[in-house]
Amino acid sequence: MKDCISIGLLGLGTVGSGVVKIVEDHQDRLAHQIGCSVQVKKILVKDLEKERSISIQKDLLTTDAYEILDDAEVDVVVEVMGGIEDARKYILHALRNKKHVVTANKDLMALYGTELLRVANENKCDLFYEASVAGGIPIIRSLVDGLAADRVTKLMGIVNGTTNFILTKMSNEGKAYEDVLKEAQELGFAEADPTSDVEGLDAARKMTILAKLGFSMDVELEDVQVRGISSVSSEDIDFAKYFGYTMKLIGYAKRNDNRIEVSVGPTLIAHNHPLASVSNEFNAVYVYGEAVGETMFYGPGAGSLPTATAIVSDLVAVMKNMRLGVNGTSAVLPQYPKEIKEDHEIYFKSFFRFTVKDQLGSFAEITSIFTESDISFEKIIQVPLKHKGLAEIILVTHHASYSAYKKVLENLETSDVVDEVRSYYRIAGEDLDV
Ligand SMILES: NC(=O)C1=CN([C@@H]2O[C@H](COP(=O)(O)OP(=O)(O)OC[C@H]3O[C@@H](n4cnc5c(N)ncnc54)[C@H](OP(=O)(O)O)[C@@H]3O)[C@@H](O)[C@H]2O)C=CC1
Ligand SMILES: N[C@@H](CC=O)C(=O)O
Ligand code: NA
Repeated sequence: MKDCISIGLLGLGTVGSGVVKIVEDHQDRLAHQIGCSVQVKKILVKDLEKERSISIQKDLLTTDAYEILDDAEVDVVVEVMGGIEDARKYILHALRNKKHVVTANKDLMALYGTELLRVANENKCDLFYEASVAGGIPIIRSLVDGLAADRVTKLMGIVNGTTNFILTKMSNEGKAYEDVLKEAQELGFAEADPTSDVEGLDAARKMTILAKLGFSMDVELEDVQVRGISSVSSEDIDFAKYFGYTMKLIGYAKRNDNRIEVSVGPTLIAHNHPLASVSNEFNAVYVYGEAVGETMFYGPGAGSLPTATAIVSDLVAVMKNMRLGVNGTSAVLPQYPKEIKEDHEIYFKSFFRFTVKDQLGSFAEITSIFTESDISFEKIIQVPLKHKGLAEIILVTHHASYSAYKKVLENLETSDVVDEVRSYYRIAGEDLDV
C-alpha cells in the first residue's frame, strides 16, 4: 500500500476549491480513515492567471489535462470542471489509464453514466458521483447501500438549490425572480448557464440518476417530463398559499408494479408536508420504500464545502477499496426492464388559474369542460375583475389522469368563455395510495 495517495483535480472553481480546502484541513481525519496521507498533485484550469478564492501554489496549476491524465503517480482523478464532451473524454482517458474517478457532473452522469460505469468496471476502477445529486446529502449512497434491501416505489425531491432559493425568496420576501436569480449566481449555486437550473434540466438530470438507482431500471434523461420555473408568477405563489400549498420545483418518480413515471416541474406541496419547509438552497429527497416506509434526506444541495464533502467522501471510499483491492466492483447493473407509464396511467391533483368572461353561463361552461373529462373540483374560488368584464377562477381538483388534464387544458384554451389560462400546476404529496 502506498504511503500517499495523489489526486489530480480537473477544475478549481466553486467545488474544486472546496475539495482542496477539505483535503488540506482534514489531513488527520483522512489519514485515520485510510491509513495514509492524501495530496492534490496537479489541478487543471482554463485560466492560469485568474484570481482564486483559495491560496494555491501556482506550479500546481496546468491547462493541459493530459499532464494529469497521463501522470503515472496520479491515483484518482476528481472531475469538477463541468460540461459534457471534454469531461467525458477526460474521464474515459483516466479510466483507461487505470485511474479511479470521482465526479460531481450530473449532466455527464445522466447522459453517459451507463457507458462510464461500464468502462470503469472493465478497467477495475471506481467511478463515484455522490456530489452529482443533492450536493452534500449522501443520497446516492443511501439508495445504493442503505436501502439496498428494499423496493423503492416513490422518490420526491427538491434537487435544485438555485430554483429552491428563487422560489423561497419570491414566496417569503416578495423578491423579484430576476433579482433572486442574480443572487443565486453570485453565491455560486447556479450552473455556468443558469437556464439549466430555471428550466428544470438540472433537476431532470438528477432525477434520471435517482430513478435509475431507486427503481433499478435504465432510466434515461428523455424519459423525464420537464418543466421549469421561469413562468411562475408571484400571483401563482400567493393563490397557492391561500389554498394551503407551497410552490416548489419537485422531481417526482413513482413506480406502480414495474411501470414508472418521472417528471420535474413547479409543483404545489401541502404546507404540512416535510418538503414544504425545505428553504433556500437546501435540498431534500423523500424516498418511500415498501419495507422501510417514508424516509427523507435533507441538507445543503449546492455550494463549495457541502458539495466538496461529498467528493471527499467518495475519495475515502475509493481509497478504502484500494486498501482492500476491490476497486471497480461496486456498480450494479439495472435489475428490471424499463416500462414508462402512459399519460392515462399517471394520476395527480391539479391547480388551475384562468380568466373567464364575467357573464351568465360562464361557470356552467367551465363545469361542463371539467365534467366531460371526469375531473371534479375539491376547492374553487371566483374573483371578479370588474374593470375588464372578466372574472378569475382558481381551483384545485381531485385526482385525475394526466390525459384528462391535457384534454381539459385544450378545451379551456379553445372555449369561447375563457379569456386566458394563466397557470396550471401539479399538486403532489397527498397521493401516497394512488
Ligand atoms: N456549484 C455547486 O454548488 C455544485 C456544482 N456541481 C457540479 O460540479 C461541477 C463544477 O461546478 P463549479 O465548481 O460550480 O463550476 P465552476 O464554473 O465554478 O468551476 C469550473 C472549473 O473548471 C475549470 N474548467 C472548466 N472547463 C474547463 C476546461 N475545458 N479546461 C480546463 N479547465 C476547465 C474552470 O477553470 P477556470 O477557473 O480557470 O475558469 C474552473 O476552475 C459541475 O459539473 C457542476 O454541475 C455539483 C453540485 C453542486
Ligand atoms: N446548480 C445546481 C448546483 C448543484 O447541483 C443547483 O442549484 O442545485
Ligand atoms: Na449527494
